[in-house]
Amino acid sequence: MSTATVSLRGITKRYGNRPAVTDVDLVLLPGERIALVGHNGAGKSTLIKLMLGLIRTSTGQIDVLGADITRHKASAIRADIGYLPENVVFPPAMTGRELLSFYARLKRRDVAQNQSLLERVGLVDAADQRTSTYSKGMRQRLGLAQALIGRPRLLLLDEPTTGLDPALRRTFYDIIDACAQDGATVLLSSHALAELESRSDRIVVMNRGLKVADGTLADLRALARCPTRIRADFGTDSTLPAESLGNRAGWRAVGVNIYEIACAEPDKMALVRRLMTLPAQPRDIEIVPPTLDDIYAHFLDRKAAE
Ligand SMILES: Nc1ncnc2c1ncn2[C@@H]1O[C@H](COP(=O)(O)OP(=O)(O)OP(=O)(O)O)[C@@H](O)[C@H]1O
Repeated sequence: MSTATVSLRGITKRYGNRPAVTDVDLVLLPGERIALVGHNGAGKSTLIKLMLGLIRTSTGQIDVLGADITRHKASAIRADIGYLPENVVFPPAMTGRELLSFYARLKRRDVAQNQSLLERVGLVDAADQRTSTYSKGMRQRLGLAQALIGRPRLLLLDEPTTGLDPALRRTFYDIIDACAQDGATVLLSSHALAELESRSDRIVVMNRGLKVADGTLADLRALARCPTRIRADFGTDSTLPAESLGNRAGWRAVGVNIYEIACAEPDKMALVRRLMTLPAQPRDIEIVPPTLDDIYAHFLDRKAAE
């Protein structure tokens, strides 16, 4: 069994009387890519700051990399953590290379490694320019390089891909995947749910300070029982008799001779088989499983209803 990189037990954090995070249990393992999702103010950044030892819990215990971060010297543990804050601000007069050297010295790491980090994030050509001349994407790349100093065993990335173009997002995720394959635990908070589907091993949903879901996408799909959509396209030259599709009960026209139905996952194949026995056969069938957005909405709605 692997030893947890992070273990949160009964964590509550209040600011004054207002809880930001309430009674959260969470265990993160080596090599896992965890997506931490939730609306604005759900408590994502608070959880990340608690793991970094930047703020203290009101109650509960946090072990990070084998030590209780509230009791041990947080700065010693932080040398093994890579952190990319939500809003990265760099001293404008420093160059990218100078900035990485500064952080490497803070973390007591070999400055010579920085060249390969600059190469990894594609910033070699701009390394000797001041950060004030950097675009948003370049600043995020420098922020990621900074977080990767010293091959951290835990990477905490707070909304790292916000505002990045699709190509740069892919690069980001490729680097993150490589870190996880290398055994690092990667926790990434985001609002960009769709892109996280294939890029995370586990999804933790926060809502108003409460952890409302935690599992693989398949786990959450099974729990949420969100419907799968089946879309059948009968082509413009075929005529579809009214009695086909069971008099179209439950089917919705979404185009010329294109119909869609929402069904429970276990009923999916029976429906597809029935479609294939119709006199007017569809020329195309599309099966759309629930997206992370659908599942996320389900967990938030359920909590609101309680
Ligand atoms: N320093 C602070 N003082 C008082 N309240 C705070 C402080 N930091 C956060 N909060 C409150 O705690 C709650 C959780 O905030 P947090 O920043 O953790 O949410 P988040 O999920 O990261 O949101 P976002 O997606 O907007 O970044 C919010 O209600 C916020 O107003």
